[in-house]
Amino acid sequence: MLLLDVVETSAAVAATRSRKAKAAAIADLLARCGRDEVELVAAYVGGALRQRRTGVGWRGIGTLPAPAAAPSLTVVEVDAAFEALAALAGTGSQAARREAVARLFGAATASEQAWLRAVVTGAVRQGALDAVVQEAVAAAAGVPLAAVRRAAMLAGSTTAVVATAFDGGEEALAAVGLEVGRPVLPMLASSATSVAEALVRVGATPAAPAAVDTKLDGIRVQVHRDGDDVLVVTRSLDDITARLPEVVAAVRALPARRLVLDGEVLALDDAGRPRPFQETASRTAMGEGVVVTPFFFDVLHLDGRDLLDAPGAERAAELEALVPARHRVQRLVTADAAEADVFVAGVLAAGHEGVVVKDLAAPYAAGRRGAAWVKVKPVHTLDLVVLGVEWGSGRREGWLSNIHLGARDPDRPGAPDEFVMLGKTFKGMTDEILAWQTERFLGLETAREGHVVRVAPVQVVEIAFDGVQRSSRYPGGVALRFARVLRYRDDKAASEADTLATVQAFLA
Ligand SMILES: Nc1ncnc2c1ncn2[C@@H]1O[C@H](COP(=O)(O)OP(=O)(O)OP(=O)(O)O)[C@@H](O)[C@H]1O
Repeated sequence: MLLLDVVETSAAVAATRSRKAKAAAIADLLARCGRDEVELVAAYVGGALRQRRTGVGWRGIGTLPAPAAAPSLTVVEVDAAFEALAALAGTGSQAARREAVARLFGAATASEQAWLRAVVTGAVRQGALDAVVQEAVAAAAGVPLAAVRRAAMLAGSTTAVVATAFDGGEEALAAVGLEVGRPVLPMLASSATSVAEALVRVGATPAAPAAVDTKLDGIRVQVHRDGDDVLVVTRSLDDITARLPEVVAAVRALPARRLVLDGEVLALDDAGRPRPFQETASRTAMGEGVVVTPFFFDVLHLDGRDLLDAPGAERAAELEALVPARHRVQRLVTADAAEADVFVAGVLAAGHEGVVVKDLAAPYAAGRRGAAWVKVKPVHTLDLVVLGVEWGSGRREGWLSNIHLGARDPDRPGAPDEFVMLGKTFKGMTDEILAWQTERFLGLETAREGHVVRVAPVQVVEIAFDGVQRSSRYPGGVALRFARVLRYRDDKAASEADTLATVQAFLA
């Protein structure tokens, strides 16, 4: 199959607002593929490469060779080119890399070049499309959508189960299970405004109490151990094993040889209080000697036994027997709101974010934001998408500084994929953040208007704010008071950002 077929289908998918039409276009494309191409094409049409890292950044594709006049590149050739680039990435051979990039882009037509540039910089919108690709795979392979979804969550991605769906059908999809060493999508939490409400939502009663977990503001980690091999991945399943030797050591010290754990890593100060998130997140800080500690709150596999479908109470008992208290998240089991409130006060006083209330009868729902886990945070933050950024002045001359913040607006009739601007902020940015965002946003640039650089709406930023007020300045009719940057969220797709409705709810 030609890359152009994928590019044209991607354009058709972007041009229609109808989810049905999008899925039909992708299903048609998949039906036209060879069996050895379906996996690749499903990844490409979803805006992703098969290679997690290619070593090609926006700098490498700043100036491109002239486009080819006629299309000739096949998807298999493109994949081979990225595979070769990924292999070069570690070797530091700049010239070889430049040459390989020039060869690939030189063989691409103008529209193919634009598409390649967008996937390489991550500027193609992902996430929202993933669900549509799953629908398309189900339709083209003639299997139930639910079977595709379940297998994708356990295999860590839709792409990973496409060939299974086409070759083995429903039965093969049903046989996809948890595998030690292959990350599963993590279970997510819904949210409530009080612990009492959360306890009701998970159905806690004195006979069937719920778990009230300390909510740590660190980095989500999923750990796989197979003998001496340990793999540590983030919420978005990126491999961060090499950055977390402390976690590897702690896991190797556990008595089980094969296991999968879910938890959070956190940097602590000498008094055992959590340090600011930036220090947990920053690779440099870790290099400079900040020690991070893993805290686990779930176990999904233990020495040959899959625990995904076991009730929370059983998983908790296994976790307690396996992991020493110093590496476990603190938990209270109760159905009593007053008792839970006292626990929450202690958690907040210790410098943590809040709690996650969990239904102890529920299984581990990989990849889903179910009702079984409910988070309660007294301090609210929003995950917004950067729509544009302005060149700084004075001390910030030469840096991209003031960012334009947008919320998703899936309810807007006629334009469900649009983002609505809520305001701007240049507060809360460290020099490190300024340097990082200048490079990042130049790579996402789509247009320039005076001192404003417009960017593809893909980068999620977590924003703290003091309140929401009505405002006619922006199209959403609301503006944020004292918005400030807490951190960039590379583990979240724009499709997971907060919605205008969520922001408007703060008006009350
Ligand atoms: N004890 C815990 N149990 C479950 N999750 C926890 C716990 N402590 C911290 N977390 C973290 O809390 C996250 C959910 O809360 P929050 O909304 O603050 O984070 P988020 O990443 O912005 O949202 P989400 O992950 O729900 O999309 C989980 O993804 C996990 O990383």
